[in-house]
Amino acid sequence: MNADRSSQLIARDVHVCFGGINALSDVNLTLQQGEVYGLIGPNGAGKTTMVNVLSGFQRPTQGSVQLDGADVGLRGPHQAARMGVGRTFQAGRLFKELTVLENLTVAALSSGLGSREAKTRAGTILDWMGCSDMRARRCDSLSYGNERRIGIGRALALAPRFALLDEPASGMNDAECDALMHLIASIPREFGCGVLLIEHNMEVVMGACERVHVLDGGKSLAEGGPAEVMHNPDVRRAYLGDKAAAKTSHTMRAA
Ligand SMILES: Nc1ncnc2c1ncn2[C@@H]1O[C@H](COP(=O)(O)OP(=O)(O)OP(=O)(O)O)[C@@H](O)[C@H]1O
Repeated sequence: MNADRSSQLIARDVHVCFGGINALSDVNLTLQQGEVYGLIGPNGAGKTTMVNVLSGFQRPTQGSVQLDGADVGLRGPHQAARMGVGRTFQAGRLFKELTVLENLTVAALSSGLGSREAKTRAGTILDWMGCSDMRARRCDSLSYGNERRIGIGRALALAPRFALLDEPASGMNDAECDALMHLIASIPREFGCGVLLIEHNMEVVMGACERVHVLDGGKSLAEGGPAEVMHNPDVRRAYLGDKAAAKTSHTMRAA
């Protein structure tokens, strides 16, 4: 499938306040269908809150999210999913008692496919991910890394226009991260959707993303190509640090 760039998921002036905490303040971002867009920043910067807003799990205190001009998530995450926004979670949230194939099939069914087509789509995605040998395994038997990979498969089984991936590489070793980076980079080409990637592993971000947005303390700090952002003095000061920027193979969480 060609990487279609016709749709846009746009967050405008998004503000989220939890009690006295400003988790997000006037954040704007535009995600294009067909691109991989990184969202990075220190712990507590507001990244997961932004994904929650984009996917209808969190109503913004102010501001809006629109997909091709239509409001997203006003009626919650199911509406956002129906409109074409799929996501993963930091804590897998798979149906643990179901098999891997069943988890993807359920997602494909919820996108409106019949049971045979849903199972076929689920199998095709698992083949593409190199996870065919896991089809019959119950999800409560998966390693942490495999749980995260299957979470991506489940988000893709919805046939989303935008897939939002929340720290998919966490808990993976270097070889697994490298394989995941290539897999994520190829999602737009294979599935025609846009990808928003939250990730602390800068090697994965640099290798997979066309553009990167940096949050710090709930505010936008920078946006641009990965190399440009990496060399931005404000970003280095707030998040990367000189030492960490020089050693991109280390996760930023560790730095
Ligand atoms: N449901 C909530 N209630 C109160 N405060 C919250 C809630 N969710 C997030 N926060 C606060 O909002 C801020 C942003 O949190 P968020 O989880 O979005 O950051 P993050 O960049 O995703 O961090 P991490 O990299 O650690 O996952 C933090 O100060 C956090 O404590």
